[in-house]
Amino acid sequence: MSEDMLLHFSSNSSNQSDQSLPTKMAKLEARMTGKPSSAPPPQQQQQPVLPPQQQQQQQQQQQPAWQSVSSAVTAKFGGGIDGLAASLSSSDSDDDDNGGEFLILANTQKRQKLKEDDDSNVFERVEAMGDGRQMVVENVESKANSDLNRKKQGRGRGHSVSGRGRGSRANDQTKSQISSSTCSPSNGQLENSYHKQDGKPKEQFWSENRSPLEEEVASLQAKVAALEEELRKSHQEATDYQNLCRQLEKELKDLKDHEQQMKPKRIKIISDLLISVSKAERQEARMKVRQDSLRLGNVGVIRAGTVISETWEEGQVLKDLNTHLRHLLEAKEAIERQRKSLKKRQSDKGDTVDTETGIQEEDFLIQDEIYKSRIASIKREEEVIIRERDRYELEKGRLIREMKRIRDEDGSRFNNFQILNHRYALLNLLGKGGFSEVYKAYDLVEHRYVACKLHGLNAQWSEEKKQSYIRHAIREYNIHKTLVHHHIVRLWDIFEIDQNTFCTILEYCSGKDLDAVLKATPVLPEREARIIIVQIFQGLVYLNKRTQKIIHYDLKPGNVLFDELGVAKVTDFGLSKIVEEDVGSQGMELTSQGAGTYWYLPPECFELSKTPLISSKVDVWSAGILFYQMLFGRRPFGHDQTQERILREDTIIKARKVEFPSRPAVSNEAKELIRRCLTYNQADRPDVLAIAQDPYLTYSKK
Ligand SMILES: Nc1ncnc2c1ncn2[C@@H]1O[C@H](COP(=O)(O)OP(=O)(O)OP(=O)(O)O)[C@@H](O)[C@H]1O
Repeated sequence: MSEDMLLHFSSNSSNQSDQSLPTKMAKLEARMTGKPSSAPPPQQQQQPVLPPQQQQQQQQQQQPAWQSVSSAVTAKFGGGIDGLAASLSSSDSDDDDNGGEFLILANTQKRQKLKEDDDSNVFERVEAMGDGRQMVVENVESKANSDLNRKKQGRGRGHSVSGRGRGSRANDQTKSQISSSTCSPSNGQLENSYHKQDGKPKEQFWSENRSPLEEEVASLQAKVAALEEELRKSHQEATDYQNLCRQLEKELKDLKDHEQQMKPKRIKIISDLLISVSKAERQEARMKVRQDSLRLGNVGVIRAGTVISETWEEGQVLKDLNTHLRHLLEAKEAIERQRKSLKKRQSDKGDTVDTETGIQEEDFLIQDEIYKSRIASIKREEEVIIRERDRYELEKGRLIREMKRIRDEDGSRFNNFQILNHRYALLNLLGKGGFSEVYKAYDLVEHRYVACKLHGLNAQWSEEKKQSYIRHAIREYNIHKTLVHHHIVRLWDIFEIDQNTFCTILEYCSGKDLDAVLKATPVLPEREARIIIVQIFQGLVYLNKRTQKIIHYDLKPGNVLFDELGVAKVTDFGLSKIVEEDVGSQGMELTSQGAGTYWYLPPECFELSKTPLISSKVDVWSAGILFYQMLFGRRPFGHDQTQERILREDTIIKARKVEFPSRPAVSNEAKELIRRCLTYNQADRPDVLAIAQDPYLTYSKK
């Protein structure tokens, strides 16, 4: 394009020299830019060379829409017709990086060329055109600016790029129309000038002498038109988007309304399904209990006068086993009797042959050997039967617990599948503690199973006792709710049900608790026991690394639960203590002496002469007892004693040294850990963080 223009200028400049040419050029440029005609000579107009970064920035700002012309103009000369003139000359060069200096130079050369051109008519025409085109360029600039603003607003939308493409295509398409439509000069001066000069019809003149500059201007106008079209389309698009947006908003609202309407229905369907499953489970549980009762036994009623009491009646399997054992015992006793009489006869006869029976000495020996062998065989049989009976006894224990659970469930006022707090669908009873019932439940909001612990205040309690219980439960909740650890049961929620009942929502642990595990299999392999105690210690370490340290104080098998993957979790913070920051190294005062389960509490908790000081070392002792029990099937101190007897006989106060049975075989490392945990003197016993470093617990080699 600029080459054309250069040609145009050159062709019109027949080598005549005219001294006024530079002045005219300056005038022309001044008019086109709207500057005063006393424009400085070309070398003074030289713009400062912008650093490449600034140039690029400028280019980026000016880039869209009228890129082909304006980018060159504005980027290199800051816009205006000065820039246009410069671009005419600069575009001779393909190298955009030459910068303003080179372009100004080129411009100067061109002017030099023009200097030699003496055809003043041409300049008049150009001048006239310049006047007219200045308006067009201004128009282009203002359109381009508005386009630029629009692009800025809609930046990032892909269609701005394609818009540019469309613009240049439109440019090509409209080029042919331009001369007749957009280039039809409104500027009478321009029209007259052409008319006067050539004396030809206007259309002919336009078609024959259409200058490249005019074509350029026409092309720009076409671009402007294309941009305007694009703008119009964008407006249309924006309106369409707004409409679409409104439509989507409405659809969303409808969906939400629908969702709101469907919610109760969905909840109803889910809870109905859960109820059907739970009912089936209840039925199955009761059927199993009935079947097992036949084998293992049942609760019978004994009436003694007016007193009715319950008693356990053995089931058929246990009856048969006992009968079998009795028969074996009888057989054993009969053989023993025979043996005795044989021995007697042997001693009576001395060395002679038994005259009555004719039995020789050797015969006595053989007969005795037969009896001995038979007795040994009966004993072996007895052992098998006893093992079998023990297994059935364990089954019987599980059956009795299940019977109790079913009885508690049947007697519970929450057994009718209520939905608590509008979100917890109560299912089946998991178990009943001292003051609470724990139900499996389904959280209809979070869509997960939870354990609902229903704390019932006894209506017969005094108001003071009720208040104390509530205070206690709130304290437990406040401690427990802040605990978030893999080996601590989560506490999710708490709410009141009625004046005498409130509920805590706990993470549901679908596995058994450790108490149930140990009742089913009293001795665990060391490997299994070890990983359980490791997890318990990890939970305890968490409790002791918090800013507000916590002593659990009630670690026992019933307070260790397992989830469906067998992960052990510590629960029940009902007796736990917050260790105040200012507590001394000896520990804090034990204010609830007498609470807890005595088999698992350390000697300092039984101190009567002064208020005991306790620390996390209480939990270390309890964990040691737990580990011992898992390995040996019994507790090390007072295993067969009742709580009351432990207290009466000072069993734990006397528990100075732990003894290990010879069987089952247990590693020395395990025994050493137990010894450390059960260190009698509290001051010498390691605390939770210290014992947690034991290589046995960290699985590291010593
Ligand atoms: N989060 C839980 N997930 C699954 N089962 C649980 C959960 N919490 C408690 N249970 C079960 O519910 C039953 C009753 O628990 P609860 O804590 O009330 O009894 P407890 O510890 O025997 O009594 P107490 O706390 O009064 O000494 C137990 O069998 C226990 O295993």
